[in-house]
Amino acid sequence: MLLRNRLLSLQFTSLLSPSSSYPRKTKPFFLSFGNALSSSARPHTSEHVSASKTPTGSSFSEAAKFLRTFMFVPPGVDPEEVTEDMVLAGSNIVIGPYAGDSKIKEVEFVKSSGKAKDCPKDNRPEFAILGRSNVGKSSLINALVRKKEVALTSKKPGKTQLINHFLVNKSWYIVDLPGYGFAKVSESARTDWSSFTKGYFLNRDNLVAVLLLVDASVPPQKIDLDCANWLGRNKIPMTFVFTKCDKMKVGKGKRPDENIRNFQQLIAENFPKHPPWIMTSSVTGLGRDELLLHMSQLRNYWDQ
Ligand SMILES: Nc1nc2c(ncn2[C@@H]2O[C@H](COP(=O)(O)OP(=O)(O)OP(=O)(O)O)[C@@H](O)[C@H]2O)c(=O)[nH]1
Ligand SMILES: [Mg+2]
Repeated sequence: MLLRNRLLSLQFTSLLSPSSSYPRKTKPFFLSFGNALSSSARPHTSEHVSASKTPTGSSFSEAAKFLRTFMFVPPGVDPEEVTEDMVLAGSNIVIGPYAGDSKIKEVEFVKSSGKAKDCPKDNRPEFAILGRSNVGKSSLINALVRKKEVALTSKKPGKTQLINHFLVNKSWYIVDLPGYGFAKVSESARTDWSSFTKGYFLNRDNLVAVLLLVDASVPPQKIDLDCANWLGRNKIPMTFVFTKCDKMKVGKGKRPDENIRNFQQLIAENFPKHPPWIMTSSVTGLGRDELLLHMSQLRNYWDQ
């Protein structure tokens, strides 16, 4: 319970305090946010948001509002001291003094569990990878650990059916979970899934954070929003990891950055403080090192 409370303070109260005012020496962060999206998700365009496009006189107050609402400022960082180079590319995540040791030297598969109570009991910190079937959970794990087949992937949804623990550097876990929202799974199997996975989230004291994967190549899905809201209601710390950001839409459909913005807007309706989010691609490696750095600062803070 103590650990869960620590995590909560990390997730929710470490964000900018409502009273902080915009420091004149730092640059407006909504600009770096705009550029992060345009430079990483839209590599073929030179379109950037520039200060000159900001309505005169409103940039400081707009930026202050943006910082307070949208940036994830970790423990140990004074919001007033945040500068643009402290924000990870393609994310809203500020890097602080707890970041470090993000290199993965070794990874080993430990076990598959059918129930939360069968999971490893050694209390090492762990990150759970959650998301819709086929969103790219197993692929992300393979990309993070730089091994092709550590976690089994498939074009068919529903490949991962158990809770799979991978031990990294003999010190922390990445956990591959079954996907939700796979329509072809029978109603009873879906119910089982949700009770066993919910049991895992509610009882896992060593859970540092859930990485909630959201497919950036499709418009926001209700089931992802429901899942985020459920985690929020149950005060489980989460980071949104947008996947498949390499998939550039041509012709019909929206680009990943547009889908991500739409998703953020819907999330903002239910979350007074925006959780951390980051753009990734398991194909190009986009966001890999940045996500590992973010995980290191969460883990190192949790370890204190
Ligand atoms: N273009 C692209 N395709 C991806 C990416 N990540 C995953 N995929 C593809 O998406 C499909 C599903 O990937 P998985 O990693 O098996 O998805 P999962 O979330 O583990 O699926 P379940 O275990 O069934 O819940 C595979 O065909 C992957 O190659 C990505 O970043 N970009
Ligand atoms: Mg899988």
